[in-house]
Parts: sequence; structure tokens; C-alpha cells
Amino acid sequence: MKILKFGGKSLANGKGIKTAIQIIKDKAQQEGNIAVVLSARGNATDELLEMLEKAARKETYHEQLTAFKAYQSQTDRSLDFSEEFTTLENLFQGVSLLGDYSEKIKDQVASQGEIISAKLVTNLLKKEGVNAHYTDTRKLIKTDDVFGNARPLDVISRRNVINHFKSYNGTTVNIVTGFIGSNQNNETTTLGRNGSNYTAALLANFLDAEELQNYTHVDGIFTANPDLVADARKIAELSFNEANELATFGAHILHAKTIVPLIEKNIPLRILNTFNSSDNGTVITQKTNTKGIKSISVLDTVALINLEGRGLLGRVGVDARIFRTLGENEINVSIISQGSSERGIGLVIDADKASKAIVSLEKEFENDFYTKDVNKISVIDDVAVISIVGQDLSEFHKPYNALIKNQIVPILFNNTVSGKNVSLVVKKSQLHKAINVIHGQIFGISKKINIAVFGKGLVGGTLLDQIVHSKTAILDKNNIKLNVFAIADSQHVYLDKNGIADDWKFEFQQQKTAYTLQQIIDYAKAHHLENLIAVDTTASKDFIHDYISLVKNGFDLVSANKIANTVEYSFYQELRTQLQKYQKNYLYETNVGAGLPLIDTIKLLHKSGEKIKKIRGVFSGSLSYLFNTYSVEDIPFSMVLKQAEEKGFTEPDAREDLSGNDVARKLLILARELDLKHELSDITIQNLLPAHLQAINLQLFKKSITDLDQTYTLIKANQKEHHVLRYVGDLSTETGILEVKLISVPSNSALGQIKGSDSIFEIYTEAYAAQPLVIQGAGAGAAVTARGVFGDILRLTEKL
Ligand SMILES: NC(=O)C1=CN([C@@H]2O[C@H](COP(=O)(O)OP(=O)(O)OC[C@H]3O[C@@H](n4cnc5c(N)ncnc54)[C@H](O)[C@@H]3O)[C@@H](O)[C@H]2O)C=CC1
Ligand SMILES: N[C@@H](CC=O)C(=O)O
Repeated sequence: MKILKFGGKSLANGKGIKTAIQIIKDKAQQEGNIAVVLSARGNATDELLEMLEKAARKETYHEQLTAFKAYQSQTDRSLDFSEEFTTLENLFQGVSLLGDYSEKIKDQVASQGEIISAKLVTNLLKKEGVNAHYTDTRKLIKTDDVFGNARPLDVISRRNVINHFKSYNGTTVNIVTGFIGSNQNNETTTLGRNGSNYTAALLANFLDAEELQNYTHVDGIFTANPDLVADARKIAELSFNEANELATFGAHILHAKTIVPLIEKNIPLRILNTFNSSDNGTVITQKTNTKGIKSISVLDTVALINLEGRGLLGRVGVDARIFRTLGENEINVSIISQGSSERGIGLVIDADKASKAIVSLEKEFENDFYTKDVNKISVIDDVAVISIVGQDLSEFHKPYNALIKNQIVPILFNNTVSGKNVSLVVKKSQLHKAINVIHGQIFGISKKINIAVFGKGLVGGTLLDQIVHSKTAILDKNNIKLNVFAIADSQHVYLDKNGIADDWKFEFQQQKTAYTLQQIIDYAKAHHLENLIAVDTTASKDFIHDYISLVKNGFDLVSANKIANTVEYSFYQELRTQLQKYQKNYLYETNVGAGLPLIDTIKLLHKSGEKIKKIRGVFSGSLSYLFNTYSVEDIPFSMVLKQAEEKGFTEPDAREDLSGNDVARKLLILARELDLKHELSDITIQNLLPAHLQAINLQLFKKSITDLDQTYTLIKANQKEHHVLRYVGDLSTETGILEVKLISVPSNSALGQIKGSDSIFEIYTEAYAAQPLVIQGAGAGAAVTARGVFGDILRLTEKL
């Protein structure tokens, strides 16, 4: 025999009840021996209890009762529910007169929901030709007298159920009321929370069922609540022990007491979705083959009680007093944590019991306050418990580190000695983010990286296109979901928590209002976005002052902008101090040599103790292009400059290149990588601009660029034969030389031979003394730079 159980949503008017009837009919035809346990339909129980409360407060409930009757009668008008409706009317009337009600009355009211439900389903099945029989469990399940949470009396209930089912030879489908029973005086009782599931489990146990199939409105048990974690996935198999842990920690589908009768007889429990017949659901059995973490569950209606005292160390009986006090006040403790110093104990209890707990504990420890053995009993009520079921402590560092990196510091954590369960108490405001971070980390379904791109110009725009284009491949290959949730230029921002798509340019254009950085930070917080990266593809001197704010708010940084690394050394140092403090990273590989792997190489050599003596070369892609082209072609200098601009090699203001500032910045960045505390002013810079072009505005400069032609025609003409012009950077740690200048070199030398926009860096070290280590390649351009920034983002994702 199989027991089927249907929940309230599965029995709601319309699609629910129709589907449930079809399922029962099909199962009765295909599998024969079944019994069906039912909850009250829709929200019937809540509505009945609401009306009861209203009656007790002497408020009017009549309109709601009329609506209730109409709803319950709507599906099958041939049925007469006058007995149930009259019972309810009489009960409410009595309560209204008295202004109060007992738990006994409450059970009588609540039970009508299941009675109506089972009568309706029986009738509908009969109409469909199924030999259905209405079974009122008040006649079968005998309980004690604890109204509202009655305990079934095993022997008598078992005998009643077996005898009742014996009277039917298997061709009858018993449609059984869940949740309700009766005491020895035949007064209606109810079985408490999850009572209908309990009834189904008891029936399965008493009748030695082959399986209990619990029909709900979800596909089964998930790795986390899908409402909180979009990536949550269904678990196919669970063991009873794991289910029990989940039940304790808020998986509402299960309840510990419903599992016990099944464990006793080793009866599998299958959670199924009424509305998705193609899904096999989750099956819970004695033992599953699959290992590892099963699920993350949450308790969010809890409070953390903290009792602290200097005089508690070694005092016998303190914990006993705490638990006795709480026990006497019917306060259940779900998590306990006490350090070996015994100076404090943390307890997690139901939130609605927090005040009672504090008052009773303060009373119990009144004398200890006077003697100063106890100095504080406090409550933190904006907390939630996350429980990782199946978590082995040897692997716990992974989710824990991920939480810390996302600036979520658990208030308390503890584990079960037997079984694998780690629970963390976190601030409720951080729950959503915390559960997503943990889920991403332990299930490795995909790690979501939330990116804000500041600057959507040449480099930023190309980067965004590259991300949109490659994100699916990166997800498939690396399990990393790149989610650009913010794009900002100097005026507007486009925010989308679900990430940009191909049409990001169009969406950005629709943004018309000014924004502040705080808005972006608040947006990330409000949407619980984890693994945050801010990308700076501006050339802004102001935006760098937002870096520290971003770091403090949980962002790692990637930058193509050289300014933060080249302003005064005190800022350079402060930024690194803050990065260390907040455990954040800052990658800027494209600051020197665009996409070339230069900074990483220098860092590695320096870290490994290799003495770098000199770095020399052509550091600028645009100036490389300018002089490589100008030296061999017979065209005006200004025309080549225009080409360099059009190809995206220059800075937004090309004078940053021509003034030598850009190369000087690169030199300074490299010097600082070698721990040399230089300032930009320490660098000797040869400015390639005539004085009158230096101090005018950009527009005027663009109009006057032909003024450059005469100067460079002369310089070119005055060179030795077979020589070419090159703008070079020179950094010597031995002589202290730091200079950038224009030189003329033989065209067959290494520097003389570079082509296009290539940069070349010759690195002389102790090991690379005679022949330098050479890094050469495109030193500018939106595509290579954006690729370099993308590389930094991917490098960061490995650290998050
Ligand atoms: N072009 C290249 O080959 C390379 C460029 N870089 C660096 O990349 C950066 C970007 O260069 P391009 O894309 O050519 O510049 P661009 O002028 O095309 O784009 C800059 C963008 O930044 C935005 N912006 C300015 N201030 C802002 C602020 N406070 N907040 C947000 N957005 C702001 C602008 O509105 C614009 O969208 C520069 O720092 C440059 O030095 C680095 C390596 C190579
Ligand atoms: N304008 C720069 C771009 C890269 O940093 C250059 O020309 O090298």
C-alpha cells in the first residue's frame, strides 16, 4: 500500500483540486492499494483561526465566514456542508459571547477544515467512478488531552487504523482527514504543527506502507530556499538523518515527528509536486549513496541570548540554572555556544520568547549581578541561523572564508559532534547575501561575481562588449557567472541586479538622472550582491578618491586608470593599508604595457628576491606608434598623431602622452612596485609639446596640432643616418636615474626595430644581467587593454 498526502495548496479551488483528483484517480487505477490523507484546503486553517480570534475580540467575522463557506462549496455544489458550517457558526457565536476560547474549542474549529476537505475529495472521486470512502480520523487516532498539540496513543490508534483498513479489501480508496484525532472522551484534538503530515506518517507506519508520497506545490527539497537563492537546486535523495537536521532547521516541509514513524519501519518518504507530474521529487530513505553537503536551511525568527560574567569560570551548575530557568518557562534552546573560558554563553531561542527569557534569567541571576559574577544578560534579536546540513568541518574553511571576504562575520558558529551540521548565526540584514555566498561556495553551481564598471568610454565600452560576448563561455568553462550590475560614466548610471545584456548601450542611453557613488553601494547592499568588483576604466583624477569607500563597502578593485598609483605616495600607501584592513584586492595590470603581463612579472621577480637593476624601453603604445610611423613614413607628425588617436592608442587627452606624463606615470608605477617611494616630481620628463600648446584647452589644442609639424620635421632631419626616433623610459635602481625622453637610436637596434604600437620593456636583473628579460607587444589599444582588465577580473574571481 502507498499513502498519498496532499497539502492545502494542492487542494485549492481550480487547478489544484482538479489535478489532485486526477492524480488520486490515476494512482487508484494503476497502483490499486492507496490511502489518501488530506490537509484543509487552501488557507482554510488560517482563515478559521482568524475568525476565531475575531470572535474572541467580539469583532465581526460574519463576512469572512460567508466567504469561507462560498469558497468551500464552490467546487461541488451537490455536497451539503451544513453540519460543518452550523458547527462553526455555533462555536464562533459562543466564543463571541464569552470573549474567550479554550484550546479545546480551537481544535473543534480547526478540525472543520480537514473534515470539509476529505468530504469534498471523497465526493469528487465518487463522481469520477473511484470507490472512495470518507474516513474521519477522530474515530481512529486516539490521543492524550493536550489540545492543540495532542500526542497519539500508539496501541489503540494502531489497532483502530489496522481494523478500519481491514474492513476494506483494497478496492476502496480511504480519504482520510489529516491533523485531527480525539481523546478518550471522544473530544476533538489536533496533532499540532505539520499535523497532517504526521497523520500520514502514522498511517504509513501502522499499515506497513511501501511509500509515503507527500504532494506539495514544490518539486522537492532544495539545496536552499529558492526564494532566497536563485541557483538552489533540487536534491534527489536524502537520508532520514539529513532530513531530520533539515526539519530542525526550518525546512517546513518536514517535521522531526513525521519522520520518526517512517524511520521505525524504514518507509521511504517522497516529496512530490502536484503541479509538476514529470518530476520525481525528493526521496528520503534510510541511507543514500551520495555524500557531501545536502542543504542549507535558515531559521529567521530567532534571538540570540548572551549571558556574560567574569565569575563564571569553574562555577558548577551555572548552565544547569540557565536551562532549568528556560525549561520552566517553556523556552526551547536550539543552539548553545560556550567558550572554554566559560565567561559567556550564547543561546539561540525563538524570537517571540526573548523577553520572557531575559526577564526569567535576570531573576534567576539577580544575586550574581550583585556579586558581579554575572555582568550582562543581553539579547540580539535581528539575527538568523544558517545551518549547513552535511558540512564536514575539514571543509568548513571554504564557506567561512567566502563569508569573511564578503564582509559577513558570523556572530557565533557551532557544529554537531555526531553528524555533519554547522550552524552560523548572522545578522538578519546579511542573511540573504550570506546564504548565497555559502551556497555558491559549497555547491559550486556557479560563483556569481557582481561587477560595477566605472567609465564606459573606449576601454570600458570594449570591456563591457567582451564580457557580454564571453560570459556564457566563462560560465560553462569556469562555473563563474559574471554579472555586471552597474555601468557608470561621469554623469549617469545604469543599474540592473540581474546583469547587463547585449543591449546595454541602449539601456544606458535611457538613463537621464545624475547619480552618486553611495547610490551604487546602496543598490548592491539592497540586492544582497556578493563578490563585488569595481572596475575603473576612467581617466579620472577624482574617481580614485572613491576607491577607499568602495573597499570599505566590500568591493575589490580593478583599474586601468593610472592615477591612483601615481598621486602622492601617502595616498598610495593609505589605499594599500585599507585594502589590507578590509582584505580586498587591487589589480592594475593594464597600468603599464596595456595587456602585456608586465606588472605581475616585476612583482614576482621582486618578491622572489631577484634584484631588479634597470628597466628600460618604450613604455608608451601611442608614442611608439607615433615615432615608428613618423620615422619611416613621409607624412606630417600631426597626421600620425590623429591616426594614433583614432586607433585608441592615446589618452583621452593626447597631451598626457605627448607631455611625457603618461610614460612618467608608468615609470613611477614600476618604481613603486620595487618599493621605491618616489613621487612623480622625482622623474625627469622631456615634454614633447611646444610651450604654447601646453596650457590651452583641449578643443583649441586639437585645432592647433599642425603646430607640431615644424618642430618634428626639424628633429627628424637632424638625426644621424639610419637612425629613428624613440620615446623611452629609463629606471635604474643602481644609479637612481628616473627619466623619460626622446632619443634617436640606430634603426637596426632592438629599440629601433619595434613596429606599430608595440611597447618594449627590457628588464635587467642579477640573473638577467647581460641579456635582459624582454617583454614586448602591443602597448596600447582598446581591445588589448580591455582584455587585460578582463584578465584582472578573472584573476580576482579565483580569489573570491
Ligand atoms: N587606451 C589605451 O590603450 C589604454 C588606456 N588605459 C587607461 O584606460 C582609461 C580609459 O581610457 P579610455 O577608455 O581611452 O578613456 P575614455 O575617455 O574613452 O573613457 C573614459 C570614460 O570615463 C568616464 N568617466 C570620467 N570620469 C568619471 C567618473 N568620475 N566616474 C565614472 N566615469 C567617469 C567618461 O565619461 C568616459 O566614459 C584611462 O585611464 C587610460 O589611461 C590604460 C591602458 C591602455
Ligand atoms: N596612452 C597610453 C595607453 C596605455 O597606457 C599609451 O599610449 O601607452
